[in-house]
Amino acid sequence: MNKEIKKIAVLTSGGDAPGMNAAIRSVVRASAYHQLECVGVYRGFQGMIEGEFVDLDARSVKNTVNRGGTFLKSARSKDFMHKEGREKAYANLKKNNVDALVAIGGDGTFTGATIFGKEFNFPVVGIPGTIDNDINGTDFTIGYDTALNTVIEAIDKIRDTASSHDRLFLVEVMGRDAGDIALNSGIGAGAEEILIPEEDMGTDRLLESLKRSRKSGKTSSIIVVAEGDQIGKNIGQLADFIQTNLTEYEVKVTVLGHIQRGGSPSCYDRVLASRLGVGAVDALLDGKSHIMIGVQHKKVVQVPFEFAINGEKEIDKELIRVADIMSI
Ligand SMILES: Nc1ncnc2c1ncn2[C@@H]1O[C@H](COP(=O)(O)OP(=O)(O)O)[C@@H](O)[C@H]1O
Ligand SMILES: O=P(O)(O)OC[C@H]1O[C@](O)(COP(=O)(O)O)[C@@H](O)[C@@H]1O
Ligand SMILES: [Mg+2]
Repeated sequence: MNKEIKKIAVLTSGGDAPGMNAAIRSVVRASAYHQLECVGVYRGFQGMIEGEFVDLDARSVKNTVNRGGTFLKSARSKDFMHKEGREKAYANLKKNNVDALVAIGGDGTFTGATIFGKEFNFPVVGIPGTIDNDINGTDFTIGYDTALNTVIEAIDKIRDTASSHDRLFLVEVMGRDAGDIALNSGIGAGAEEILIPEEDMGTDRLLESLKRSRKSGKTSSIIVVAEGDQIGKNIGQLADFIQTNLTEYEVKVTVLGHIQRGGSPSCYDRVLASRLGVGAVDALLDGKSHIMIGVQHKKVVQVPFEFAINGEKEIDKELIRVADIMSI
């Protein structure tokens, strides 16, 4: 056990995700379990720079496991991208006698945490919290499962009206550079086509496929489009393009947007967050740093930040095949 660690700071950074509160709660309670002090930092790295800290004990995180968002708030901090900002942040950690940091966020957060940890030789452990599921070395990120359930609930409703009016709906889902939300929600909601950033289907193939669907007797269709898809058109342009080329369809667009980031976390996300928080405190006490705590094949694992950020997370080809077969 690392006796030098007596006080741990925890923060949430980047896009918020359902289950972040459960992860904070877990870090706080695991710290209390090991008789360590715990302090929360408001608004991610920006709050570290501005010295916005709050003492957190085991009871202070009651009624948080079920709440969406993050009570510590989140931010995207430009100041942390510069050395002067990070120096201020380090000075505030020292002033508050903090010995180690747990950063809950996505790839950007881990990039900042790596730079900071190395610059000041400061122990940092990450917990993957993002709806995008775009972190290498963990099968799931906190918030992803909840977001998927939110998306399929929404698409089920769109399907009702799509089929009543025989319409073609383009539904845009989140995932800046990652198709996990689109691919999995598309299969779960029975989409005809799924457009993801990892694969460029091309507009000609899309039109051909939609024509085939029509011929096979489909009267309404749902196309799930990841916001970062590579087809080279935004969702409005894509809708116009399909409408112009396939006049037999009546095309509508729904952008699901930030509803995907809200809501009470699913049981899966709450359990995942609880496990990863305990794993983060265990790792720090074990003298580990510059690692992310993730889950692989149901087991909690430790993954170097470099791998989590830079490793190529490939889209699951088997899922693409299943999606193709389901939309015959
Ligand atoms: N290269 C970097 N150097 C320092 N800080 C960074 C760097 N990249 C990201 N960060 C910090 O991490 C924050 C969160 O990253 P962002 O990409 O917005 O979200 P996420 O962590 O969810 O991917 C950024 O606002 C910034 O403060
Ligand atoms: O809330 P914002 O700033 O509009 O960001 C939207 C982005 O955040 C996400 O929801 C989550 O991304 P991060 O976890 O990398 O922040 C993306 O899917 C989406 O592109
Ligand atoms: Mg990110």
